Amino acid sequence: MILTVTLNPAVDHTLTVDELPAPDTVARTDTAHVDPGGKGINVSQYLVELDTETVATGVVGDFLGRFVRDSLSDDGIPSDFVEIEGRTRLNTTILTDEAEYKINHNGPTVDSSAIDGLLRSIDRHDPDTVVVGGSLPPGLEPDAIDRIARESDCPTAVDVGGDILRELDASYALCKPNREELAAATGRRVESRADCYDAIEHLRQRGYDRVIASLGADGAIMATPDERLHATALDADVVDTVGAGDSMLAGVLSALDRGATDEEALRTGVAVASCVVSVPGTDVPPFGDMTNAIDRVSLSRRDSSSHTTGD
Ligand SMILES: Nc1ncnc2c1ncn2[C@@H]1O[C@H](COP(=O)(O)OP(=O)(O)OP(=O)(O)O)[C@@H](O)[C@H]1O
Ligand SMILES: O=P(O)(O)OC[C@@]1(O)O[C@H](CO)[C@@H](O)[C@@H]1O
Repeated sequence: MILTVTLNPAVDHTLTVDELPAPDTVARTDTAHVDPGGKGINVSQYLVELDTETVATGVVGDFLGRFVRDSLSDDGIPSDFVEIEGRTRLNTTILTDEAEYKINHNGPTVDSSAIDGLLRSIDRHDPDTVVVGGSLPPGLEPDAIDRIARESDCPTAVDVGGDILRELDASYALCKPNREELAAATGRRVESRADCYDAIEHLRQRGYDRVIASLGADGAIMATPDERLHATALDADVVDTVGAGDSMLAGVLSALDRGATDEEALRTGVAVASCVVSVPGTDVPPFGDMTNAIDRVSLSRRDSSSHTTGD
């Protein structure tokens, strides 16, 4: 079972307008979605749709926290949250014909004692893998994630910002940076694919056993102790990319949980993400039979003796 930890959950509010309002004017819309969110929670939602056993944990509070808890329960997503006094945040995405705007609140202040409650919850569920996803709320530092990794009795994966990746120092089974996070985590320029491979290798040497770098429309790279693979993204009618990375991680973890090879896991992640970019916000589309999409993901293997330029 895959247990997710979201230290800073959110209610995701997604609004669609023709264009952003001019200053001091009001835009009106008929199209608004409200979804429970935060990266770990999203991973759990996608895992359930992929028929993989999961429990979503994290820290929630007040009426927006209740919304997260109740929505997950209504959607059949098992959860076990620690309740705090502060209020779970509201994150806003505005979609126009031209662009996607996202404003994330920093979240409520969380005392480090919340981690004790989370560790008890992890212990109760006895997972095979723990996934920590998303930002840290005020009051928590990266060492809270290191503590979860060290004190959970199973491998830990992280999908956190580059500034946090840079500071973690426990051992991690997997991390999933995007291009900007790779650059922030390593302090390197990450533009070409060769830059990505270099930065990924740097992270692997820092204690991340598998690194999966999601590169938006350029697909994704997976590096393990044995191989380095690049998968191209599938063509998709993109509505927005909110949740794309989370769904890719869910696809990879779900496949690895079934005993798939790294290659199949990467293909699955990319195929799942291509479905998710075609729906608004963090809506969970029906994945159905993914075999066809998984087969269409084209993959190339990088020779371990390759130079660090070109590619
Ligand atoms: N324009 C696109 N077309 C097709 N697939 C895409 C596109 N953008 C993203 N994807 C798919 O989604 C995956 C994850 O995207 P991305 O790298 O943008 O994640 P992310 O930055 O972590 O996203 P988020 O933080 O919003 O969840 C990519 O590896 C790719 O497979
Ligand atoms: O502020 P964070 O924790 O970095 O990211 C939170 C968030 O943007 O990530 C998810 C999409 O990946 C959304 O559900 C949520 O609003």
